[in-house]
Amino acid sequence: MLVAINPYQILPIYTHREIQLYRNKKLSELPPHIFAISDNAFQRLQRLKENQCVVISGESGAGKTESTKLILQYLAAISGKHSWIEQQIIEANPIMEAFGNAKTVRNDNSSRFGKYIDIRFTPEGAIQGARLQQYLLEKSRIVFQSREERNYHIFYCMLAGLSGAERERLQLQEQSPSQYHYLAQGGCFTLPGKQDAKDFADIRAAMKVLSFKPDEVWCILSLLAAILHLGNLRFKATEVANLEAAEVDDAVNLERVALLLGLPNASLNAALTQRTIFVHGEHVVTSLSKEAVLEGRDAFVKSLYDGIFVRIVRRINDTINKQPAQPVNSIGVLDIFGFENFDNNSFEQLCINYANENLQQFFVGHIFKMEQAEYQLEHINWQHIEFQDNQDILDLIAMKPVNIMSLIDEESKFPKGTDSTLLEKLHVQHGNRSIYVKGKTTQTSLFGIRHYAGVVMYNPLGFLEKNRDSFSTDLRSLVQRANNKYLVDIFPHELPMDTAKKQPTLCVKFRNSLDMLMRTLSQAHPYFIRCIKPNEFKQANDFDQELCVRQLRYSGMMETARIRRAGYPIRHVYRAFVERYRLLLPRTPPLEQCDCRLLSRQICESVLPANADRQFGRIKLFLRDEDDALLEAERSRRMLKCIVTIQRGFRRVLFRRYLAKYRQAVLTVQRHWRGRVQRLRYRTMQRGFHRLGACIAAQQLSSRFSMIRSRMIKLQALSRGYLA
Ligand SMILES: Nc1ncnc2c1ncn2[C@@H]1O[C@H](COP(=O)(O)OP(=O)(O)OP(=O)(O)O)[C@@H](O)[C@H]1O
Repeated sequence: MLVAINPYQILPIYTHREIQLYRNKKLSELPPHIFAISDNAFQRLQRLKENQCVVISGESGAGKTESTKLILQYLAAISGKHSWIEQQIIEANPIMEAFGNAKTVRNDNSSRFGKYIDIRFTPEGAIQGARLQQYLLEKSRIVFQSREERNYHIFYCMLAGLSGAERERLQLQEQSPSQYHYLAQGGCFTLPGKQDAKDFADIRAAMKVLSFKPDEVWCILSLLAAILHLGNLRFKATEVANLEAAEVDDAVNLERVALLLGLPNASLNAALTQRTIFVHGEHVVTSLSKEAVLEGRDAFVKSLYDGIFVRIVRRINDTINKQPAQPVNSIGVLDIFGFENFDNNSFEQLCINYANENLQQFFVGHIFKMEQAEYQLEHINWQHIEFQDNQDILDLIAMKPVNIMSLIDEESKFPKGTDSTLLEKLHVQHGNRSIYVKGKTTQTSLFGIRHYAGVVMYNPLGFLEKNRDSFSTDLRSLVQRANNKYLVDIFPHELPMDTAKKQPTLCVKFRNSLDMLMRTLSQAHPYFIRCIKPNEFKQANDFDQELCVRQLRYSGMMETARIRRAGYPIRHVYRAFVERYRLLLPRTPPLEQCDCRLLSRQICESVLPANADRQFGRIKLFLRDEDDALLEAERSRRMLKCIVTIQRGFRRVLFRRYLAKYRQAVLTVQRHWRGRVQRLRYRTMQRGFHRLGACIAAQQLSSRFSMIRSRMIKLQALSRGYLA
């Protein structure tokens, strides 16, 4: 587990030097660092061939997204192939951030969705592919922003970065975001240090890298432009047969929207202002009030943008999620919204906090429950550590029968269900439970939950509508016939009008995706990164102690520190331990004949200090981090010694072989020389010894040969000496 405090400044600690420094190190060898966690996960993946996951949590602005990027940067660097797929995975990030991040009061680049990115590695350790999963994009932001907040970055980037001709085609004559209702409500248009036009060029380049086709990109831009024009569309309240009604009071924008969505003007007009209901087997058309029309338009826009986002993620996955030829292991990184408690908490906060309860349970389960259960099972000496188990909160929200989510679901489907009937039912069902809080006299319309991180009061207003997660069936069936192919793809299932209610609710969809995530996490070896926000003002060198302690407390860090100090993070099955460390003893019998428990004890006694804290369980040995580091260091030292000895012996053998060959060569040369001398002598004798000159010449030659011969003999002797 790593506690990472956001420095709110660029520190020179993420360079190539640090990547090299933390490569192949043990966790406790160097000061804590996000690269140490990343490297350890990678080492485990390679050594044990098991999946790893890193769960990053913390409040908005605490540094989760930056931490995720640093992990990806490290993994890409050490996998070291600089392959195209690596580039594609990295380039997915600017696209996701453009469509899913926005400026909030807490964070100028706040991720308004959760994400899990699973990076797969080949057995050799190269990145093979990746898969992205997104959770619960904040939809309300598309139609409304609070003061000092912005809509999703992509809108501002698009307006700043499109060419004049492109803006003309999209009918975005106004370049300033202040001219678009959906972008203007927060009163914030530019951000210090952010260059929207440049970012737009980067987003387009990234889309190219991820194989988005030009017409696909154009369809997306057309839909974004249509959203902006829809936001500007004006309606007028009227009356039809003494009933409230509304009509479009803005032919220009209606035409723009119709053109960009590829729909006939008149049909769009009707679908926006009327509703067809199914009564006694007949379709009846009714007019909508202006208020209902605006609500219907916003609901459509929210679903449309969410659909674009989902489709972009799917498109990215089509490119980066290459099916491996053989089973491979992965490292997953979860960057998910932290716990939320605002002045007004709605359905989104309930979902987000439920996700955090799940992660807390995963954490508690891993750190406390499983660990202490194992100590018990192994019969080691252990003083039980108390911890806060949040299982009953999970039960209340979504696990046990008649839980809060199932009540919301039931009420959403019930035709007469309203937010206040929901509140009544919640009170009746759970009112007497200690973790459920009824609003006090000033908050009678609220209900609360005692979460692991504190009490949160929820306002049920709008819960049912948000949970239904749908928009007008008239609009839905109309867009099915649109000319914009991308739009048709976003809403693929043409549901008959009377079955629209059967669409899964948001509760169901969110729970399903969360269940899947928890299953994936539970099959991997986890690491936890707790991001801490140092102050509320995004300031460097400003450490608000109270704020930090609060974050540490509710994330269970105090209990974690206690269990980490008292517990045994390293455990080995005896046989595996002996296999790894037997070389630390001078002589050991073959593994099959060993009493592995006894031998493990002997190894520990010979290497670790006498007072080292270790425990011998039934089948496992339990060690502290520092003792494990000692064992590893000693093992590395012995291995190095062995390698040097082997190398020396090997060199000697090589030298012998070399000398033997050399000797052979000398003998061959000698043999040839001797033959030649004999032949020369013989020929000289043949030509007549009586010729004195010839005789002298022969003698000179002979003495030269003798000299060469004696040198050869000396060489031979030398080589014999070496051999000896
Ligand atoms: N390690 C870091 N080094 C330098 N600055 C950082 C670091 N981590 C975070 N920051 C700064 O803090 C800002 C917020 O961080 P980040 O977006 O990662 O928060 P978050 O926890 O993902 O928030 P949210 O939940 O709102 O998405 C960043 O834009 C950056 O300016």
